[in-house]
Amino acid sequence: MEAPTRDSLRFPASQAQHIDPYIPSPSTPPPSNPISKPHVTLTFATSLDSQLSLAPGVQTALSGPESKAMTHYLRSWHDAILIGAGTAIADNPSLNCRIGGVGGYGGEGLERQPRPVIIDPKGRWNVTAESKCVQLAASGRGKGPWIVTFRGAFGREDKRRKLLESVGGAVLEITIVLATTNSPMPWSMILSVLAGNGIKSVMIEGGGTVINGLISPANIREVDSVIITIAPVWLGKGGVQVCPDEREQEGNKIPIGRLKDVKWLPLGDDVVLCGRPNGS
Ligand SMILES: NC(=O)C1=CN([C@@H]2O[C@H](COP(=O)(O)OP(=O)(O)OC[C@H]3O[C@@H](n4cnc5c(N)ncnc54)[C@H](O)[C@@H]3O)[C@@H](O)[C@H]2O)C=CC1
Ligand SMILES: Nc1nc(O)c(N)c(N[C@@H]2O[C@H](COP(=O)(O)O)[C@@H](O)[C@H]2O)n1
Repeated sequence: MEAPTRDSLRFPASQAQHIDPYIPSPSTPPPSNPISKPHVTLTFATSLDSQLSLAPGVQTALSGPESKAMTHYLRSWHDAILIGAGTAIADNPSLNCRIGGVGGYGGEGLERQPRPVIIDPKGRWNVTAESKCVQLAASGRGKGPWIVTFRGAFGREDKRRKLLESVGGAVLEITIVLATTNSPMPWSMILSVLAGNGIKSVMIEGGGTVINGLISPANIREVDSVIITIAPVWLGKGGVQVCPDEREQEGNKIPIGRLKDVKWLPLGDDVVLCGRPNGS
């Protein structure tokens, strides 16, 4: 095995043991049978005022080095890593795993590299050969991205489709009749498309629209575990906020839900909150 490259990260076993119960890891081998839904880990970094970034379309580094290494440890144990088109456009993310020993970073081939998945129903993400995740796939340091979209958003001859296929990626099309062209894709359907393509676990990173959609009363049951990095910073109004729609019962406002099996893990200046939505 080659030595890890200079940009590879480390996440010590003494810290990993606290995270392992919440993710598909060596202690919980993936199911061997076909499944209808992957294990879903919802994971993101937030400020003290519950924001993901300073403003829409802006990337904001919130995680410190220790919690960033934790995120890459999560990436090493999930089959896929999912974001919305807004994040793909704002961040030009790498979406690979840069933990030492994992494929492309001292490991063999693409072993334990997650599949990047971008939800882009209208084909907004202008993915090119310069996009970081495409470059990483082309150089064997990440898997080719999949775009999940509505049938027809990417034409047969769309050069983005050919580009993705040239680096091992794909356009996965969903055919569904929705109330309006702006209606969200049902999360159950997105997850079943991933399961149908062999994905047994997915970590969902964001951004705001994706997270708020998933933690809404209609979808929270799809989430198996939650791992949130809280950074000791206030960003101020106007950022991308994590705050789902409110929930009412018999005319009274009630909480959306509460986490169970909660663990708080200090990592550097940050604290990482692990839990499972009640009911999952
Ligand atoms: N701090 C953190 O951990 C993270 C921060 N971010 C930040 O979040 C911001 C981006 O957030 P947003 O603008 O809210 O974008 P987003 O990444 O949530 O993408 C929104 C878009 O994704 C698609 N989408 C999402 N859910 C869908 C569904 N159910 N059906 C159909 N399409 C769906 C739609 O095209 C929608 O416009 C950026 O500033 C980024 O830097 C993003 C990820 C993690
Ligand atoms: N864990 C975490 N901490 C932050 O401070 C962040 N801004 C994010 N953002 C997410 O990570 C993606 C960037 O990943 P690469 O380093 O480019 O692989 C970004 O697109 C968000 O999904 N995450």
